[in-house]
Formats: sequence, structure tokens, C-alpha cells
Amino acid sequence: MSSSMNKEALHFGAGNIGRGFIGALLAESGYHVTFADVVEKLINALNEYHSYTITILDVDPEEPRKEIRNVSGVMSNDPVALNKAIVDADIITTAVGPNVLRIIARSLAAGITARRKAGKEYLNIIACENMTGASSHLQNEILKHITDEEDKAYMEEYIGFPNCAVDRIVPPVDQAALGGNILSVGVEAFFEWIVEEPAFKGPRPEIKGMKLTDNLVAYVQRKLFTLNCGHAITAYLGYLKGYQTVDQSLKDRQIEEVVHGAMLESGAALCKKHGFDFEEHKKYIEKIMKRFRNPYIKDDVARVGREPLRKLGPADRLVGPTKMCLEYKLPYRNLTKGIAAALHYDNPEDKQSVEVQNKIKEKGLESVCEEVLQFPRDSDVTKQVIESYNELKALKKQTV
Ligand SMILES: NC(=O)c1ccc[n+]([C@@H]2O[C@H](COP(=O)([O-])OP(=O)(O)OC[C@H]3O[C@@H](n4cnc5c(N)ncnc54)[C@H](O)[C@@H]3O)[C@@H](O)[C@H]2O)c1
Ligand SMILES: O=P(O)(O)OC[C@@H](O)[C@@H](O)[C@H](O)[C@H](O)CO
Repeated sequence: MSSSMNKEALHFGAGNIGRGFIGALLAESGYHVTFADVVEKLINALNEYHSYTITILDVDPEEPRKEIRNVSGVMSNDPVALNKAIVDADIITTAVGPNVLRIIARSLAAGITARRKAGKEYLNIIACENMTGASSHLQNEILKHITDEEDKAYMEEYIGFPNCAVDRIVPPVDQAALGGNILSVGVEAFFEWIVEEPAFKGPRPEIKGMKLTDNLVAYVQRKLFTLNCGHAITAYLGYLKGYQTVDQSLKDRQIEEVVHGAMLESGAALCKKHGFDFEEHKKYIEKIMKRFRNPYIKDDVARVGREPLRKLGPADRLVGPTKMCLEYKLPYRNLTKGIAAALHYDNPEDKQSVEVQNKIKEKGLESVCEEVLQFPRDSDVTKQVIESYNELKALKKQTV
């Protein structure tokens, strides 16, 4: 550690979760937080103001606004400055999106070599992304750039990659309406950050609001297959029916029923797999429905539905719980409706949506189910997805 009075955190991604959640917890726990990002105006603002405001978008928040201080920025594509930040760091976190982990891995590998040469010891790198095993994935990506045996041994001994589950809804906000600047961020009051205890190397960091567990997979899947599953289905059905936001979409009874039904289906499988109590799990679902309906949060369905190819991946929020239902021979009718809605997601501004639509046109739906969802051809689950897809076509015609 740099010194007990001056702890250094480096956080990749000065976006919504970076500023609105992880960076803020680190700063409130006494770290000086350096944000690394590729957006120059964000980095310039961080270096000009060294602080920003968080507004709590909720009913009667205890503390409606918070000032986050002791922050600065570094361009992620400035190798010298970034390397110094990696060497100086006592902890590194990320919230850049799962696809960007591969990109930052090269700089992290160079920084790890530099730490070894500088005689630095323990460091933990926590990838705070909506993905099972995000930190382990980052570790593997970093290892692809580490060829020196000494560096490999150093990384094995000193660099920890605890996985985590990260939960707080941080939507895009109208910063002018919040009376702030480019750094201002609006968040719901709720937050949960659960980190894999056994994977830490060296002393555990003390971070306000960070909870430790030795059963992380259960918590990541509980969150991804419940909240993110319901969120994604709301977004895709909402988009299909012409709604702008999550709360608007859920006022539609047809959508609400499928979303709630899908979360109950994934819940039944999660309880079988991880031993959660079903009654407790139902309360967890109700709380999530309430969070989705938060009238102070206007979360765009295009943000929640972003990158459908990632969200349709075999271990992600839609196919992952469906496979779990298949494993335990449980119903999955609403989940397949959600998958079908994602396959309909046709937003020219989202590159992955365009890619999915082109794939369907070129190869046909059944091939896409096989290639993207990794469901076998002619299986019952593929048939259900196709059936729901065709039903939703009619819905699309009614509403457009
Ligand atoms: N917003 C939420 O409600 C929420 C909640 C929980 C988890 N997450 C997860 O957090 C992650 C980030 O989501 P977000 O909503 O904050 O997205 P965001 O787009 O607001 O932020 C991502 C940031 O990463 C930056 N970035 C891109 N490439 C980079 C690079 N090479 N180096 C450094 N920075 C780079 C972007 O410029 C952007 O500022 C995602 O994995 C998401 O699933 C989001
Ligand atoms: O960030 P994504 O694209 O994986 O998913 C979109 C939303 O579901 C997500 O950002 C939630 O708001 C968040 O996971 C709440 O904790």
C-alpha cells in the first residue's frame, strides 16, 4: 500500500457505474481514485474539478445529493501515465463493459511487469461487469500478454482477481436538469457489491459497502438471471411495443406478466441450483420489480437492451437461466418469449442489434438459435423460441 493515509485506487471506465457506484465507494472509503477512460472530456473534467455530484433518484432518499471528492483522471490510451497509475495502485477496479476487458488487458499486463520491476507486492483487480467470472476472464486476457516466466510467477503470487456481483441501477441522466456538469450522475438508492473473498491476494481492502462471500457464483447468477434477465425482457418487449423507458414498459400488463413470469421461472431453477429459499427469492423478485418501477428513474430501453448479441450469449441473462430450467426439467415459457423478443430487437443505432438482424436474414432463425444461443436444432427449446418469435411478429404488426 502507498501509505495508510494515502491509498490509491485505479478505476477503468468513468461511466455510469464507475462514477455512480464503484469509484464513489472507493473515494468514500478514503482512496484517491484515478479514473482511466478513453473519453477526453471526462478525463479533463475530472482533472479540473477533482470532484463530482451524485444525485439519489429515489423516493425520500436519506441523503439526496453527495459530493464525491479526491478523484482525478488519466487517459486509458496514454501508456506512460496509465503505467504509473497501475504501479501506484493499491486496488484496481473496472466497469467498462465485458467486451472492453480484452482491450485493457494489454495495458494491465505491461503495468504488472512494471510493478514487479518496481518491487511492488499485492494487488487485487476486480472487474465489476455484468458477467459471470469477469475478473477471471480479465486475468486470462492479461495472461495472453505475459510471456516472461518471472512475470507469470509474480502475477500468480501477488495479483488477485476476485470475481464480483455488482448491482445498482445507474441510468443515463439529463445532467443539466440535475444542475450539474458532465461528471454529474444519478443513481437509485439501492446498491450491492459482493466480492469473492477467497480470491483476494494479500490483505483484504476495507471498502465501505463491499460485502465478501465464498459462494460468489450463486450471487452473480442470482443477480444476472433475475434482475438483468427481467430488465432485458422488459427492454426488448418494451422496444417492440414502442415504449421509451423501463417504467413505461412495465405499465403494460402483457409485458409485466412475461417479465414477472420469467423471473419466477429463473427463480425456480436458481433455488434448485443454489439452495436459495423460494419464498425469500420471491421477495427478492418483488423488490426488483419495485426498483424497475422507480418513478424517479427514466431508464431508456435502448440502454437496458444494449448489445443483444452479448445478452443472448449461452451463459448470459436469457439463455443461462433457460438452460438451468432445462437442466432441472422446469418450465421456461416466459424465458423463451424474452429470448424471442431479443431476437426481434431491431435498433439501427445498436451495432449488435444490426448484426443479429443480418444473421437472421442471411442464415435463418433456426441457425441463429444454434450459433448464438447454442440450442440444438430441432430441440423443444428451439421450437419454443421460434414459436414465440412468430407470435411476437403479430404483436409488432399491431403496434407499429
Ligand atoms: N449502469 C448500470 O446500471 C450498471 C449496473 C451494474 C453493472 N453495470 C455494468 O458496468 C459496466 C459499465 O456499465 P456502465 O453503465 O457504467 O457503462 P458506461 O458506458 O456508462 O461506462 C463505460 C465506460 O467505459 C469507458 N471505456 C470504454 N473503453 C475503455 C477503455 N479502453 N479504457 C477505459 N475506459 C473505457 C467508456 O468511455 C465509458 O465511460 C458494464 O459491464 C455494465 O454491465 C452497469
Ligand atoms: O449493463 P448491461 O448492458 O449488462 O445490462 C443493462 C442493465 O440491465 C444493467 O446495467 C442494470 O441496470 C444493472 O445491472 C443493475 O445493477
